Amino acid sequence: MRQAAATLSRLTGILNNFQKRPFHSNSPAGSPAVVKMSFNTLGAKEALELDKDIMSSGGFTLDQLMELAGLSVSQAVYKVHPPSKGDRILVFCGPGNNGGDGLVAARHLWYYGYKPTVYYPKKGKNEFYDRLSIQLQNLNIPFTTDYITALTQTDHILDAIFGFSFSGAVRAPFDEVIDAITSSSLPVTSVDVPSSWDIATGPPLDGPGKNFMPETLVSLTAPKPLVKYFKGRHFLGGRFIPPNLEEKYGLKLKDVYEGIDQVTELPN
Ligand SMILES: NC(=O)C1=CN([C@@H]2O[C@H](COP(=O)(O)OP(=O)(O)OC[C@H]3O[C@@H](n4cnc5c(N)ncnc54)[C@H](OP(=O)(O)O)[C@@H]3O)[C@@H](O)[C@H]2O)[C@H](O)CC1
Ligand SMILES: [K+]
Repeated sequence: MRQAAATLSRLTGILNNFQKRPFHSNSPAGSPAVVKMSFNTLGAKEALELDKDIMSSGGFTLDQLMELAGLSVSQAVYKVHPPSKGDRILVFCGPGNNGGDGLVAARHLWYYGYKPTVYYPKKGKNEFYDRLSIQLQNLNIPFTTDYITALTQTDHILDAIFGFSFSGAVRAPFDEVIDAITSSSLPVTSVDVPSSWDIATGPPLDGPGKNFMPETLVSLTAPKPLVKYFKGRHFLGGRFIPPNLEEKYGLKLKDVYEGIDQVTELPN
């Protein structure tokens, strides 16, 4: 009883903390518009600025933030798909920091008892991507180039291909990768944004990503505007924003997380 009251009070807190802005979902013409709650979101520019602030005035390094982001993602995966429900996870990593979050998550998932396989076709330029890759190799986590076969040998997928710096139409090789992930119908957890979705306008109207709807999304730091098009389970992670930056970006996240959790599930 006490736990139910605490949960209710926490959810009320979340709703009060975030801006309440009703909007109409993209329901077909003629059908009743679904009014959903939306949260205070960060556009691509603001998210990038916040990242810079955390690293300058906040005193963090990028690999520290990436470690915490990847840890959050691994916890969300565990909550939705514990290894007892299938321990094989195929981790798709892109060339930017979103891909780095995926590499970190793969390491944590291995320690939780999963069997990750990594597809990482275009390595990021920063030297810490090399270090993250070595950490995975030391755990004998396989890197594959044959994602088509790997998709037939996995229970679920972690999408760490693109984050908030994605723009335009998906370029090779990721166009075919997104199509293959979508066609597989496997459950997908997306890191920060569903890869191929525009940060503001969501899924593309045509081409790769048109029918891509991950089962789970882990928004990092704050949801991005595209969440209004997302229909699955939605988590928030990235528990590292100091109060002065929470205030600057209107985030008020202090009471959102519970106990030692690095993620919290948001009402959708
Ligand atoms: N604040 C936090 O919580 C933290 C978030 N993190 C994660 O970082 C990403 C943002 O990382 P960033 O490196 O800025 O960008 P992306 O990972 O989104 O990748 C950008 C690269 O993707 C390529 N790209 C962009 N558009 C396309 C396209 N249309 N087709 C193909 N490829 C594309 C491009 O690479 P090129 O080599 O092709 O130029 C971009 O460089 C954020 O979302 C979080 O997941 C951090 O971990 C820190 C903490
Ligand atoms: K992603």
